[in-house]
Amino acid sequence: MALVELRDVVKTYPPTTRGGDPVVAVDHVDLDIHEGDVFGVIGYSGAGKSTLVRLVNALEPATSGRISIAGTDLTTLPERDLRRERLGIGMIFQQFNLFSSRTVAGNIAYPLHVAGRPRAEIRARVDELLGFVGLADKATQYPEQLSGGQKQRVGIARALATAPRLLLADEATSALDPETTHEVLDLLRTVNRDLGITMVVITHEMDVIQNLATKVAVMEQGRVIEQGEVFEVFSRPEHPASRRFVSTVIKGVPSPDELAGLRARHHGRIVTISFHDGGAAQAEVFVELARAGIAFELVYGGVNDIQGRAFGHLTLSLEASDQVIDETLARLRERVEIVEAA
Ligand SMILES: Nc1ncnc2c1ncn2[C@@H]1O[C@H](COP(=O)(O)OP(=O)(O)OP(=O)(O)O)[C@@H](O)[C@H]1O
Repeated sequence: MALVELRDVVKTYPPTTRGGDPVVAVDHVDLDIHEGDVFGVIGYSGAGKSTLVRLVNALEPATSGRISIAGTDLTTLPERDLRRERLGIGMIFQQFNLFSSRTVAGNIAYPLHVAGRPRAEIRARVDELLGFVGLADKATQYPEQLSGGQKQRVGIARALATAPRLLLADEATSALDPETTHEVLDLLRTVNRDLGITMVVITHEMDVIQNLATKVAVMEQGRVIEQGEVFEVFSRPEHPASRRFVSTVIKGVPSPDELAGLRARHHGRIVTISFHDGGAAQAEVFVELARAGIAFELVYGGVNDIQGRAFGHLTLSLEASDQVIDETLARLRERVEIVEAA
């Protein structure tokens, strides 16, 4: 059984203009998030990612469908029981959402006070968490005295205070510079691996998916249009919309503007070849092109590394007769994916 199960979940909001249509923020979504997963949710702004997380956190009720966590259906629980369920879910935010009037220790202690834990237990737990996130020397400081990365560490410690099974992160590194992002991602990886906490990570940043997520779902207009292992979805996106999204974040695929530039500068036929895992196929392609007498020039390309597995795209300008190129591409298409620029 999945830790988090969404079945046919819909969330609509009232129309934003008089006489307008309701806004369908989440549209018939099915998801299974298993214990130990770091489940990335990606998509353009307005795709419904944040709404989805608010539903999982039971901060808002779904319009229809079923959301269950460890077998408990949130959609039928009374508010009193929902409060208990929320203690099992930690949440971190883009803008950290710390209390500026409380010290670092006070922020981390807050959910434990709300849960009514004894003072001695709270003190011991806060000390433990301060050590875990590397801020043991900052206990008495206030958020404004901290850097962005340190603030997010406090946010993570606070989210972990009640020992949740599930941690939800909504654009948790989007306000941080690249170096700090990597430090926070390292910490989140430790949270997942060493504490065994399942995570749902909403992001528009490739870095986060590449370095942290194990599974990924792509959302568009409220729907999950594609989901699976990160490597599979990023190296072979199937849905046209996820291809579009993936091509904006991975290296090596020319944008429509770049393609227009390539076409203007090169006389040959422009093709983009996709390679997965390893260089053998690349060498075969070059040998085959040369053997067919096709003159080729590498005009664009890049290689992506996702958790130790590589995939890449090379764009070539090919010059030979159309017939020779067509026959050669047909042979190569049995082994690699080739897209020709229109
Ligand atoms: N409280 C609300 N009332 C009305 N419409 C809302 C509300 N919250 C979200 N929406 C609408 O639902 C849709 C999905 O929004 P949501 O914030 O979930 O998307 P998102 O993918 O998280 O985008 P972003 O990355 O910009 O946060 C949008 O059309 C948004 O305008």
